[in-house]
Amino acid sequence: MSKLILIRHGESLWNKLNLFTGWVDVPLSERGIEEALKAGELLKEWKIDVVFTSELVRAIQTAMLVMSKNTSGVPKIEHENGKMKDWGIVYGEHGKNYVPVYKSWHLNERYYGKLQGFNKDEAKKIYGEEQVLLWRRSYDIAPPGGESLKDTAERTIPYFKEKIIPELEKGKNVLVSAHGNSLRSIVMHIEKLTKEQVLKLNIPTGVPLIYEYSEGKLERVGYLYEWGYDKSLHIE
Ligand SMILES: O=C(O)[C@H](O)COP(=O)(O)O
Repeated sequence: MSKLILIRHGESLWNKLNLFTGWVDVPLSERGIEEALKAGELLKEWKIDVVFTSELVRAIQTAMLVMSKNTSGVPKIEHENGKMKDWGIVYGEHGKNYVPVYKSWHLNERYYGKLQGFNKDEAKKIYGEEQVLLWRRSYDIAPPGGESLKDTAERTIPYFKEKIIPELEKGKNVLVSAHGNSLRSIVMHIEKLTKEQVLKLNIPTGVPLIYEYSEGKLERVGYLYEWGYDKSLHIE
């Protein structure tokens, strides 16, 4: 039985400032680094065969900090094109002894459009709590000039089906390091959540969410904490 480990990046410098971030490429805060290292500690002994991250540095940092604690092998970013691909080839025996890391914009955070850079509380004052909640948590209402969760799913789900599921089918344990809303779209798909349920789905930063894959099905094990599993998604 293979395992799917989903992780939302640790707190970023803009999460800390309470700013809409989306595709703005800001790194982890010190607390975010600690969260990622803590997750790595919990997953230390787990065999991780392949890693997928978004193209944004906060998710890449999180994946790398988790892997820095892991005993499965050295993570190596597999660049797709040109010299980054050709000149990154390893010729010695260590050419086989690594954990491949694939980066893709398909896993990037929801594009927050005109809200990027705005303070979330300021936005509530200007547009009202209800409107801001709809932009942030609804399924098909897009923030101004940005992506709804439905739009986000149109790029995350094909990638999930075409790149991530085949690795699970091969019996590999997969780590996916991504974002609040790109992961909400993936969890919505896996769990077949309704629009009403996804409105309440919030994924905490830096906490591994574990699924087991067998015979084409993904079963939730739960969020992994030091004390054990929280089996609930807390959407009721
Ligand atoms: O892009 C952002 O601002 C955050 O990563 C997620 O935003 P949210 O809390 O509105 O889902």
